[in-house]
Amino acid sequence: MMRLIRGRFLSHWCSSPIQKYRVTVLPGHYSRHLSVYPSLRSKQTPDFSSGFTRSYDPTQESGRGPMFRKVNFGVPQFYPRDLKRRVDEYVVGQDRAKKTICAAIFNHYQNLRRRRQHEQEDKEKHEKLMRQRFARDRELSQRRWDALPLEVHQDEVPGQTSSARQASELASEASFNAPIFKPEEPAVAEHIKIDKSNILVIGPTGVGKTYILETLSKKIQVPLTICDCNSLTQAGYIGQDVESCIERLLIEANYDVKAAEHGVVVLDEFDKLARRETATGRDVSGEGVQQALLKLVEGTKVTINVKDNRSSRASTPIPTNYTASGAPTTSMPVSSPPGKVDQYTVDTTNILFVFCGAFVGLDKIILRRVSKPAMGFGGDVQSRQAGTGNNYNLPPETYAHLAHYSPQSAPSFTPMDLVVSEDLQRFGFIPEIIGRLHNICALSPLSKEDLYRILTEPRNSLVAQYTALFETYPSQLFFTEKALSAIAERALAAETGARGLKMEMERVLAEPMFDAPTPYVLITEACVDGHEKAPYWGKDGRHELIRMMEEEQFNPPNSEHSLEQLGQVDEGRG
Ligand SMILES: Nc1ncnc2c1ncn2[C@@H]1O[C@H](COP(=O)(O)OP(=O)(O)OP(=O)(O)O)[C@@H](O)[C@H]1O
Repeated sequence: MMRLIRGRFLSHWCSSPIQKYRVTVLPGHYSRHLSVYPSLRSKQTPDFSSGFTRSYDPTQESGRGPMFRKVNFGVPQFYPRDLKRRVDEYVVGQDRAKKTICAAIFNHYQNLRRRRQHEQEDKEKHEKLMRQRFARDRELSQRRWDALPLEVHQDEVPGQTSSARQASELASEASFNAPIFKPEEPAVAEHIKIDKSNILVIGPTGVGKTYILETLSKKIQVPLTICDCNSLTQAGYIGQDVESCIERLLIEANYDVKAAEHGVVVLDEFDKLARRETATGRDVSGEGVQQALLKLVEGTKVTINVKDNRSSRASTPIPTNYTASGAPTTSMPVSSPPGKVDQYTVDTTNILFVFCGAFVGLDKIILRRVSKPAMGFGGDVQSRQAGTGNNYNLPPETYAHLAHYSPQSAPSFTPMDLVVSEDLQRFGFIPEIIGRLHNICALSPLSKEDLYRILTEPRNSLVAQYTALFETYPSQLFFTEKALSAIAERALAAETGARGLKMEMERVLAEPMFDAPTPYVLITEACVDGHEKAPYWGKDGRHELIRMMEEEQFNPPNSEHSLEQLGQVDEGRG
């Protein structure tokens, strides 16, 4: 009696998964099943692809480890402006690049959403067709049975071959008379296929090319991997093959092949693949890699072998997927005993490729092209005093035909914005790979104001980072506004973008870090310039600190370290 109650309770509680996935839950065995699929307890998991919650699907459980499980890959419910707003919290400036990248990533995932919808529709149509066929078969057998004379019904005892033969004769006659079955709709409809749009991101070093993508990857919850092109070589040579970036994407997707097939691969330092003259005449880490990338970017099937040493893997049932037409998919790992190799096949057709690079020297190639005398402003090209890695100014009207141009945004445009495929060919790229870069966006060098903002504004700003670090000593770290301005100025002169800020901070804070713990530390302009040592005080040095801050007119608006706050912090601690 007790077992019966448990069994009834379970079939009601887990009705959805049982019906959908034919999970047989026998009375008395439910606890074992629930430990295999613990999420059955919660019944539903969020599904970003539809915007609704969906039933837990055990067949999607293709990951390799509980610590590295991501089932929620899907389309974000964000429009490009929402994505940009998120990126704005971390990345300062670069508005045009942010807009282009956010819109491109959004479009990529709208396509993914569309494809998933179509797959779902195809699946439903296929199921409908199967149901109709099943109903037809059942009806036919019923008709055959009804067509038999009454004595055959009564004689229907196993072993009576005469009546069985008679029945089959009658059945074939009945099936001959049956109406011909026609499916209402074709099993799989034709859909318009929207091709992906790969992106090329150009900009001087340390201006946020990779940082924008890293920040986006956290928001979109899709597998995104950043690979360094420096280590890539042509197949057969020492170094990594281009397929290694797909392997990394697969790892990022927790070995979920379907998720990886819609992921994003960022190829950083792409400019290092430019053609070079070599003594042997073979450029295996430049043009050779470009050639190898062609198929990968266009769409090919990459086979990845993964050695599996886990013993539990052998006992875990591997789910089988089928396409709408009923054929098994090739993208499932081949089952193997522990210690053997799992094989994954990833189709790269729908993987979005983002190429990033500083392209040092490309601006000169562009300038040489645009400043021909026929263009009328050859003489106007000036050397730029302030700016990192990109030292030329062109008249604002040169950029007037570009997207996102406005007279207010004109100063942020650089010759890199004028890049065309001809320039990239001159730089050392083959036309075939350039043809696969559909979207080119340039980042501008960071100005002194941008660098100052990077120090203080983003969520993870350097000032916030070092203040938090000093609090662990424990020490309270303060900067005057002029000191921050001096740090930004020195970083600008270093021409290494925002990376220069970190270098400056380390230099300025080296001594206070060594002398820790000191209750109050103040960084002044003279400290940054190297004229004075950073002053620090003991617990009773608060008034001296405030006096010195006032001397340097420290009180940046909205600063976390304003005088009022200093008072609050001290009151709180006291
Ligand atoms: N616009 C920015 N806003 C905030 N922080 C930035 C910005 N640009 C760069 N940074 C900081 O500088 C670091 C380096 O930036 P990033 O990795 O994006 O450089 P990059 O443009 O890809 O340069 P490289 O071509 O040398 O790789 C980031 O981790 C970030 O902390």
